Amino acid sequence: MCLLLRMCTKPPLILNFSGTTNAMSDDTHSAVPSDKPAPKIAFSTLDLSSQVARALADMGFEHCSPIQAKSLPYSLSGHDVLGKAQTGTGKTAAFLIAVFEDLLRQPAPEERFAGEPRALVIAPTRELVMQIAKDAAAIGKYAGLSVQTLVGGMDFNKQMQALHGQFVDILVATPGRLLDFCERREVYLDQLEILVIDEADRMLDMGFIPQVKRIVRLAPRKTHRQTLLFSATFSDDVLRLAESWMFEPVSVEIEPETVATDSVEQFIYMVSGDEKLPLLCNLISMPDVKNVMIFANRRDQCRTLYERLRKQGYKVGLLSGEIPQGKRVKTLEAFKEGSLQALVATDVAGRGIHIDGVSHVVNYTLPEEPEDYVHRIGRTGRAGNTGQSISFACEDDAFRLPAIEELLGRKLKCELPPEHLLNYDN
Ligand SMILES: Nc1ncnc2c1ncn2[C@@H]1O[C@H](COP(=O)(O)OP(=O)(O)OP(=O)(O)O)[C@@H](O)[C@H]1O
Repeated sequence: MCLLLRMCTKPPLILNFSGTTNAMSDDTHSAVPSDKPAPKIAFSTLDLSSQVARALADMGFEHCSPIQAKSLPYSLSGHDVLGKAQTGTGKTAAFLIAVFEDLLRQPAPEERFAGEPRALVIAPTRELVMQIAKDAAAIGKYAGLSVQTLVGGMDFNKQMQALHGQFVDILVATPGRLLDFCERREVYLDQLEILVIDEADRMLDMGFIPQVKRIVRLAPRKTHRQTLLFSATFSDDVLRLAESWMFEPVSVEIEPETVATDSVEQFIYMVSGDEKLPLLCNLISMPDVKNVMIFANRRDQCRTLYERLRKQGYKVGLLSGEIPQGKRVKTLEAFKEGSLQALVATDVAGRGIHIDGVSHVVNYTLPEEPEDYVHRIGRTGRAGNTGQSISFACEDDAFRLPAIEELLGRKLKCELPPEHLLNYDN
C-alpha cells in the first residue's frame, strides 16, 4: 500500500488548533518548526477512536505532551515520522497511539496467518520491550488487538506457543530474538503495516545495525509500510540511514536547543578514583536521595560496585546484560516498588526505562558515548518531575566531558564535591 493510498484510506485528522493542518500540506521533508511551544491539546479534541480515547482517559492522560501534539497529526495521517524529544516526554505513547489508530482504522487482512504481525515495534533492551508492551496493553485496553513480546533470555518455546495461540496484531521485540523467529519461519514480516523503531539512534549504531538492516529487509518496501522512528538523540549518520528507510519522512523535533532534559539539574564532581566510593555512599545516605540509579560503563565495574555497596549494608540491585532475564525483571520490579535504595546498572538500563520517583542518577563513570549521558540522566526528571544527576569525573574519564558538552551545546560546571560528602568513614 503506497503512502498516498495509506493517507486516502484514513479519515483525515481534525485538530483543534490552527496552523498544524496547513503545515501538513507543506513540504513534508522539512523539520516541523519548533520555535513556538506546542499548543496544549486535549486528547478529547483529536479524532481518536473511542477505544483509544477511553483507555487514555483511564490512564489519566488528558493533554498531549509536546511530542505527541506535534507528531500525532502526521503519524495519524499516514506519514513516516522521525520524532525527537527529550527523555521522559511521552514518546512511547506518541507512537503507540499512532499504531493502535492505524490498526483500528484499517480492517485486518482477510487472509492472515499466525505469526504475521500487522505492527512491529523494535527496541534495544528486553526491559524496554516489556515496558512498551505494558504501555501498549494500557493504551490498547479496549482495542481488542493482541500484543505479543519477543525478547532474548526468555524461554523460546513458551514465546512460540504464545505467538501461535492467536493472531498477533502488534509485536514488540528485541532485534536478536525477532530474527531467530524469522529465521525459523515462525514470524513473517511481509504483512507489516507499520514499523516502529524506538531508541532509534541506539538501534542504528554499530552494535545493532546488521540486525536492524535484516529486519527492515524482511518488511514490506518503505512505500508499502508506515515507519516511525523515535529517540531523544540522533547523530547525523543515524539520521541519514534512518531517512533512507523512510518515505518522505516528517521530522518532528521538540526543543532541539536543549538535548538533555531541562528538568534535571546536572552536577559534575571532579574527584580522584579513591574518592568515588565514599562519595557515592555518602550521597545515597542523604535523606532527599530516594531512588538512585548508578551507572558504570562495564559489567565488571557494575558488579564490583554492587558488591561493595552491599557489603556496606546498602539495599542495592544490579542490572546488566549478563544477568538472567528472570532476575533482571525481579530486580527492576523491586527497585520500582521501592524495596531497593539504589540500582547499579550498565547502559542496558540507560534508555527508555521509566521508573516513577527516581530522584538521582549517578554516573560513577562517564559514558563512552556522549548520547548515553543524555539517556542516563533522563531516567530522572521525567513526566513533569525534577531530578538531579551527579557525574563523577576522575582523571580516567574526565576526558569524555568535552564530547558530552558538545552534544549538550553548553559547558557543564565542574566542581569539587561538597566537603560533607567526602568523609572517609565508609
Ligand atoms: N499525555 C500524557 N499525559 C500524562 N502522562 C503522560 C503522557 N504521555 C506520557 N506520559 C507518561 O510520561 C512518562 C514518560 O513517558 P515515556 O516513557 O514514553 O517517555 P519517553 O519520551 O519515551 O522517554 P525515553 O526517551 O527515556 O524513552 C510515562 O510515565 C508516561 O506514562
